[in-house]
Amino acid sequence: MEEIPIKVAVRIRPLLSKEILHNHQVCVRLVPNTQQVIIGKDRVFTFDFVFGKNSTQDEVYTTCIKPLVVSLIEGYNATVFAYGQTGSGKTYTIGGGHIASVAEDEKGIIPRAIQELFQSISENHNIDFNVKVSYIEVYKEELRDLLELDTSMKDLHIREDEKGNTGREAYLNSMIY
Ligand SMILES: Nc1ncnc2c1ncn2[C@@H]1O[C@H](COP(=O)(O)OP(=O)(O)OP(=O)(O)O)[C@@H](O)[C@H]1O
Repeated sequence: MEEIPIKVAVRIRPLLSKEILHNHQVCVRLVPNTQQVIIGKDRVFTFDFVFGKNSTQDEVYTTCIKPLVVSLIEGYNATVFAYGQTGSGKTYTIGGGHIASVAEDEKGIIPRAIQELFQSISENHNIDFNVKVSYIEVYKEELRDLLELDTSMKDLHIREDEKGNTGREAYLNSMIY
């Protein structure tokens, strides 16, 4: 069977203190030794990876993301996309908090991937690497450049170039990243 290039991981986060205080109940659980979760009494869903409420940032990174960083260094493209309702743990998992205020083992995907990428670059003296970063918030159909906050939202567009690469185009400087 042909391998599908998209993998879906689901992570269950623990109840927060305020949720415990309000007597919220856990409604989703893992099926031991499978990649399945049960929602409610009997609705079973299967994913490529499942992580329970006690899963660590390291476990998530090592299982799902590290292989992508290795492929990236070999020249492949990779995208990691966090999806879920508000408060479900996207920012926590992806590691979007202020890096200085997060303990080493609490660091999420972004700081771990960047660390690994630059480690690899420093070990590969005979390869030329070119690293570019863009950091864009998409909220209610509007884009905001988080690295250039005074850029007008109206000046930002997502475009595809002739090679099919998607990037942020700023009319201000007409560069495609
Ligand atoms: N795996 C986890 N272990 C412990 N706490 C977690 C975990 N995932 C999320 N949390 C906590 O749950 C709360 C909500 O998480 P987070 O802010 O990451 O959600 P979000 O999906 O980014 O929400 P929003 O879409 O509203 O920005 C935070 O207080 C976060 O620290």
